[in-house]
Amino acid sequence: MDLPVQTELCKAQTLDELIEVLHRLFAEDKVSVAEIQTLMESYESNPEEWTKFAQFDQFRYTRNLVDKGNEKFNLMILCWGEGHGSSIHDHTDSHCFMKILQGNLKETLFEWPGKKGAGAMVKKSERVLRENQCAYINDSIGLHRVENPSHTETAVSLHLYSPPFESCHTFDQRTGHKQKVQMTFYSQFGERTPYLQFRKRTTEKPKGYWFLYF
Ligand SMILES: N[C@@H](CS(=O)O)C(=O)O
Ligand SMILES: [Fe+2]
Repeated sequence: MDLPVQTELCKAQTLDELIEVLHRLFAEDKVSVAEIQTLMESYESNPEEWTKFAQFDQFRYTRNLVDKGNEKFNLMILCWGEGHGSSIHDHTDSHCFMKILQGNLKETLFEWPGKKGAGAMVKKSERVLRENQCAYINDSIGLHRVENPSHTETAVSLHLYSPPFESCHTFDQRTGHKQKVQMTFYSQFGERTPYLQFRKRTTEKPKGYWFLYF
């Protein structure tokens, strides 16, 4: 008898199918981190399916909202120009899945800084994530910084955060000092976020620049 294997249940052929299965899994009381990771890894990136969400900025990486996951998760596409990267940051007690859709991204893990004035942050590890790989992080694993190490190729990644969050902390690598920052979307559902709405976030919080750029 041919029994379907577990991984067979967790395959997504297209981005739409991936979103559909994610909705189904997140509708349950319990969600398995391993299952979500396997599912996201199973989707073989097809640019035709996600290019409408992939809007780049000349100077920094962009966050483009794809799906609000019935308020259980946010799914977004991040576009990294050559050499673009994030500051060291946390994930506000959420689960974070990061799948590479195009190019490579370098992820550097850091330990949480100790008490105030503890000095330079401790680097735990680094790795390069390649097309179709899916990484996972949460605050108990540590902090991270993500960079497109290439100076000739762009990179695109698909991020799922559960529960969704709108602010996080960035950390100064030399001092360990943290700062709260608001996060915003460059585009939502393929439409550029209206300028005023986008700007408002950046000017309301002069201290915490609106996102995680160097
Ligand atoms: N967590 C970051 C992206 S990354 O550098 O992991 C964000 O949501 O913008
Ligand atoms: Fe992150």
